[in-house]
Amino acid sequence: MNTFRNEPLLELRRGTVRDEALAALSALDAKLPLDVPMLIGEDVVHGQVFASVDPSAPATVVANAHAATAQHVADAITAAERGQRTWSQRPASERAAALSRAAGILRSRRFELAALAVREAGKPWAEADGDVAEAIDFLEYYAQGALALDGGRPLIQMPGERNAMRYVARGITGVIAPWNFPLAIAAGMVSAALATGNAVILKPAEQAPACAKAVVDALHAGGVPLEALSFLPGGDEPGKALVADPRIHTIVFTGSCAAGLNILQTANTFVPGQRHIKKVIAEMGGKNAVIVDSDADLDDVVPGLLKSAFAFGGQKCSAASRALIHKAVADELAERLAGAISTLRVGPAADFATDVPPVIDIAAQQRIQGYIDSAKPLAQGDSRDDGFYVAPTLFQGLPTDHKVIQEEIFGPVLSLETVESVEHACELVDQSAFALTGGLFSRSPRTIEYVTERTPVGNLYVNREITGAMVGRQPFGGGRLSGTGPKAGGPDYLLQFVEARAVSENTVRHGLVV
Ligand SMILES: NC(=O)c1ccc[n+]([C@@H]2O[C@H](COP(=O)([O-])OP(=O)(O)OC[C@H]3O[C@@H](n4cnc5c(N)ncnc54)[C@H](O)[C@@H]3O)[C@@H](O)[C@H]2O)c1
Ligand SMILES: N[C@@H](CCC=O)C(=O)O
Repeated sequence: MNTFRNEPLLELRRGTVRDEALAALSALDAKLPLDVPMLIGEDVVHGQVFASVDPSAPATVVANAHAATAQHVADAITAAERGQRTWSQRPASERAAALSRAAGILRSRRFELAALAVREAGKPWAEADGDVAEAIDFLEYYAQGALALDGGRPLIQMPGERNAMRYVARGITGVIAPWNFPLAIAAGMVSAALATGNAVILKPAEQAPACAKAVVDALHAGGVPLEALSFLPGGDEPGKALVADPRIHTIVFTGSCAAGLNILQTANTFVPGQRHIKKVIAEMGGKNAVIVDSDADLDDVVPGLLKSAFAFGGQKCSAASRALIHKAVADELAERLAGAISTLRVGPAADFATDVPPVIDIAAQQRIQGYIDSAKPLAQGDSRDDGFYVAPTLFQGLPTDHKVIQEEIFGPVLSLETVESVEHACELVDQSAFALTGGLFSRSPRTIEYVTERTPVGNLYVNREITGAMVGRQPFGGGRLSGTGPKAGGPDYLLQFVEARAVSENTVRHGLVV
């Protein structure tokens, strides 16, 4: 029986909860910088060190991580060959129990891990806590899902014949994670592979290795054997080596479209010695639009759009970056949003009052600023110069082919476009190469049905913000160039990590057929 329930979020408005959060932050600060070595099978391995820094105070080094080379990748895959043999033989119930114990460990370290995400990924408290809660959800949800999958699927039975189908692990799995959900997305991809009996090598994002290491530590402490889960911090060099190795069966990637396409190309290139076709599970970027119809309640639209576009500085693949507004309400909504953007509090992630934190690093800051400088804003919020800050920015009326309209910016930038009708808005959405999330504000059931039919996005949200998919409730992920569509946190996700084997037995004795 499925007993999964989403992990409740912390009540961050309560003084006692805030006190506990700040105490966790002080305790963490006293330990900085953290040391984040590689874990290769049974070995703790050191290498050349690189730093992750606090985006709100870049002089603060959060972690010194040890960078994996191509040789470390090869060593980790050799360890995973052993891990694959033992872990895949463990009963599904044992694997699920290990994941569930790891979830319990994350639960018990709730504040400490949220504090780490505040410092290392620049996530404001509510976002950081959501990241911890989602990591717990993924572990519990996939643990239960793997148990359900273990029974196989019913097949048609005929007299004299017994048919069965069961699922087996695909093989060694390379997980390549992004920095923006450094706990949840790493935990989700790793735990899905482990739950289904695959040995895993995790290559976290270079901006947030300490968060990913905390997930790995919890899984080991929960009972996942060391050789079944290795950990290789570093940039794209170890990532590329992982993808290219012929011994890898599955690559699970979440990140940008460019990196995803490169991974797909490498994985599809046959390497001598390879005895299987590699599978790539890719969740990539978006260019997400919210349609606002003439009958929309603008009192809902304004906070819904602000949250969708500017929470966590727009650094979610699900974030809104286009608003397609019916001409009847375009001027009023533009005026209200232009006023509202100046009320957003831009500040350090650790400040409970912050709406818009800094972006992750100087490269992101410069890239986003490049987009902002390419056109004249309608309105901008505040900025600061003591971190990687970018002023939240609104554009209006840019030509459809402008790069601000077409490309994923992954920052606090929202473009307003006036449309003739909802049909016109749907055409614009359909012209995009991305199809991740989308939104609609409308009070008309017929319009809601029409947009549901016509928009190609993987996750459509109606009369609400378009971020914050919950495990088990909004299976997440898109199509087109947004990804291969496995739907993380959904009932089909684990099928990506297994192969089906069918056995058909003749139950009538030979020679005695009557
Ligand atoms: N669809 C989703 O569920 C989802 C979720 C989170 C983030 N994202 C996307 O991720 C991007 C932001 O994250 P990011 O900046 O960490 O992305 P990124 O593509 O720069 O990096 C992601 C990971 O891939 C590694 N990598 C980069 N190039 C590689 C290559 N050629 N081969 C192997 N590994 C490689 C990086 O080191 C990192 O670990 C945005 O585009 C965002 O939309 C998508
Ligand atoms: N699953 C997250 C987005 C993950 C990408 O950054 C959401 O639904 O907001």
